Amino acid sequence: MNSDTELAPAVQSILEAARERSGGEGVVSVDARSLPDALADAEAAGRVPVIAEVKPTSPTADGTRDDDPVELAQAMVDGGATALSVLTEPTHFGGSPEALERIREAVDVPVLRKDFVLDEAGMDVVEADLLLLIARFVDDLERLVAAARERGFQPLVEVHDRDELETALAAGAEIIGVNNRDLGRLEVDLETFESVAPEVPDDVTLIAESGISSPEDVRRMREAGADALLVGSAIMDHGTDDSDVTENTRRLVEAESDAATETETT
Ligand SMILES: O=P(O)(O)OC[C@@H](O)[C@@H](O)c1c[nH]c2ccccc12
Repeated sequence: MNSDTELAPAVQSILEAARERSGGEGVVSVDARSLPDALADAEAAGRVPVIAEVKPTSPTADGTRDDDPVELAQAMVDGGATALSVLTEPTHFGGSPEALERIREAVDVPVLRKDFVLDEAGMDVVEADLLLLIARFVDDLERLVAAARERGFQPLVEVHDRDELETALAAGAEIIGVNNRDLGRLEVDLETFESVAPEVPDDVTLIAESGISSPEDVRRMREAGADALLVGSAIMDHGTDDSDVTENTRRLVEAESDAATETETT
């Protein structure tokens, strides 16, 4: 692992909590729903592939949403989400493995487990279709990518710059997310994706993560090469408990349809 010193205090505290959490008992074995298949279905149906994130709160959120996570997840699928991302981190994001388990039972789309998995034991907590591995935070990415696949997970490797992209590719990652949020200052810059995307080989499934809040942002990331978009805050809308999650999802999913573009430009 790289040194923690250049990380924001909130991120250091997240990592400390992750190191203290224990792994599961036994080894998880998953029969995963394919993300590439789900993305292809969305494209065929003329929908922007949006991975909507159930994130009750976060160190940068305006508040906390206490709604039932299963209801939120269903509302996202109703709005056309192609897949879901579910935070299972309990101390800073209000997530839980139980919420993910219940959501995965309730929906048909692929579900990503969003957490700070640092070792193999950390994988054996709950079944999910995809598992996040953050390049910056793990020592032996190649081994963890293989370990995730052995369990049936599709590993999604998160990177923030070109060096991390090289590490991810060398580790055999086939699904890569570029996080627009910098973990040092916790600031978002969509140029991050734009600078890394051209270096990503075509056969990799490429996801733009964080800071996507409008149909315009969606189009900008798609033009830069995103196969899918991972969106949390703009859909959860943490400040308001009764914000319409279905509608928030739909306006991003429809960002490339003619009607959506026309309404905005007129
Ligand atoms: O809420 P946003 O800006 O739409 O971002 C979603 C997602 O990318 C973000 O929650 C995230 C990206 N990488 C992570 C790693 C752990 C926890 C959370 C994240």
